[in-house]
Amino acid sequence: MHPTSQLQARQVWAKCLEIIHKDINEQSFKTWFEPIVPLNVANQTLSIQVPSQFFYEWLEENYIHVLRKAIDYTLGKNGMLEYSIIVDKGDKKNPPIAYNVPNQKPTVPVAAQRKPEPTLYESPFQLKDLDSLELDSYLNPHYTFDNFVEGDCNRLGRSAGLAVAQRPGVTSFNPLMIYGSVGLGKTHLIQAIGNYIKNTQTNKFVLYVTSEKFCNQFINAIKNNTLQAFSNFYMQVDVLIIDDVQFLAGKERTQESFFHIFNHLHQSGKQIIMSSDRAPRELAGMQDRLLSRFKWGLTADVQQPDFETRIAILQKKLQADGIYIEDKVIEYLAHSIDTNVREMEGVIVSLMAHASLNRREIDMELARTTLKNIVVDNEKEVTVDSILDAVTSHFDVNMADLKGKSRKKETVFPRQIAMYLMKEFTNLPLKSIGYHFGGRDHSTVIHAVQTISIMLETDKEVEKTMQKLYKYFNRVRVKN
Ligand SMILES: Nc1ncnc2c1ncn2[C@@H]1O[C@H](COP(=O)(O)OP(=O)(O)OP(=O)(O)O)[C@@H](O)[C@H]1O
Repeated sequence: MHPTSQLQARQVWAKCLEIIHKDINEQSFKTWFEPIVPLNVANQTLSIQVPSQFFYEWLEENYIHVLRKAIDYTLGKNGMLEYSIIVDKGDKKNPPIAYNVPNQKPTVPVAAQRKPEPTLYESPFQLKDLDSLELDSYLNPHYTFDNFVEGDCNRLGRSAGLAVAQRPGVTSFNPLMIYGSVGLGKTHLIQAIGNYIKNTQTNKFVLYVTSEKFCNQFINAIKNNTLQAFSNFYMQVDVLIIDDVQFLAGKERTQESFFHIFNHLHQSGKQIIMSSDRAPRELAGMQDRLLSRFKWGLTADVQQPDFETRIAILQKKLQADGIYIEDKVIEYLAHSIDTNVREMEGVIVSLMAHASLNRREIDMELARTTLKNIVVDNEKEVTVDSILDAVTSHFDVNMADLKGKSRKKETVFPRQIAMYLMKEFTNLPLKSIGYHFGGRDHSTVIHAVQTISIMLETDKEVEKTMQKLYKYFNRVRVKN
């Protein structure tokens, strides 16, 4: 690319931004225009790079008029805008699509210009095909260390993975076994190792295979009488990555075959990396000799990410999609989805879809509505009794004291909290809330609610207590 045209592009785009900024609100500007990178300008055509296809479609649908206006102003009526889309968060770009904003649509749909998914290599043990096929193509190039967020939940696995990636077959982490429950990043991590090796040591034959696929290949090899070729093929691999080994459980003959391949590779200093949904000691139906080999190297677990890691993961994913969401909303999402990372990704996708369909920004209200379907199933109905139960049990006060006349501090505070919760969660009038506390009048309830509201603003401990109480009802408390 010519440096002058790049400089010009930046200047033209800066002018466009100035114009656009005047026409739209701050948040929309931040979300949809700041992530755009001007690439070059030539023949009255400005090329810009956008982070995703979703992003491109959104611009098309919502901001075409402001873009047209800006292009008219900077490049004239015949000015064109050319989009280049980063494919799936990776660094490969689609060929740019040129069209005249806004009338002429791209003649080739954007999706059609994407690089097709690599086809799986169905019969890897046909040795004649070895040279002609991209054998490690089932590694997803988007699974990298760079976009794998580190936290206490995965630190050991990640560092061991990186060590293995830098020196495959040489460290004592052989085999490396990553285990943990669904959607916590096992596949991402083991594929990141494969991608790293593939990119840094191009002479190495890296093979990623799921255990299910391995089993099917084995069965086909039996059927076709090609067992020897099957084993020989696997024995040539430099780095064998095998996902979901728990799938081998109970499959005696497949395990037998895997055992021989494993031994051969290990003895030849080749690297073996595995993942499993449970720890080796819990892998019932697996031969002992295989299990003991699994423990030769390093076994590391991945756990559910804690709150801070969830925030970091959400931020990374949003950033990769070029989406801007307020911190408050990210915090709400991180509080609400604490099951696994796949679910978090699912929520982001649904949020983007809702935002796109309803033509609006992703704000707190949209996040709440979108999550409702997911969270609502878990939410318990909050009643006067459930509040009284939660408060008495949390503060360890008895019910009679809570409802009675006591003015002791240990009772007054929980009582005020209970009143506050009733105001928050029920539709009861203040008078009825007072009724549940020995017939106190509505001004006492107002005072309690005000006192707790102020404390929530000023005292972190009270805020923490309130968050814990919300959990009694499977609710997430979001600070305003
Ligand atoms: N620490 C992380 N940082 C960034 N993305 C993550 C992280 N952990 C998981 N993910 C993402 O979450 C999704 C699910 O992860 P992955 O498929 O690796 O889970 P898994 O543990 O292999 O699940 P399963 O047992 O169901 O196969 C992937 O898109 C992955 O990129």
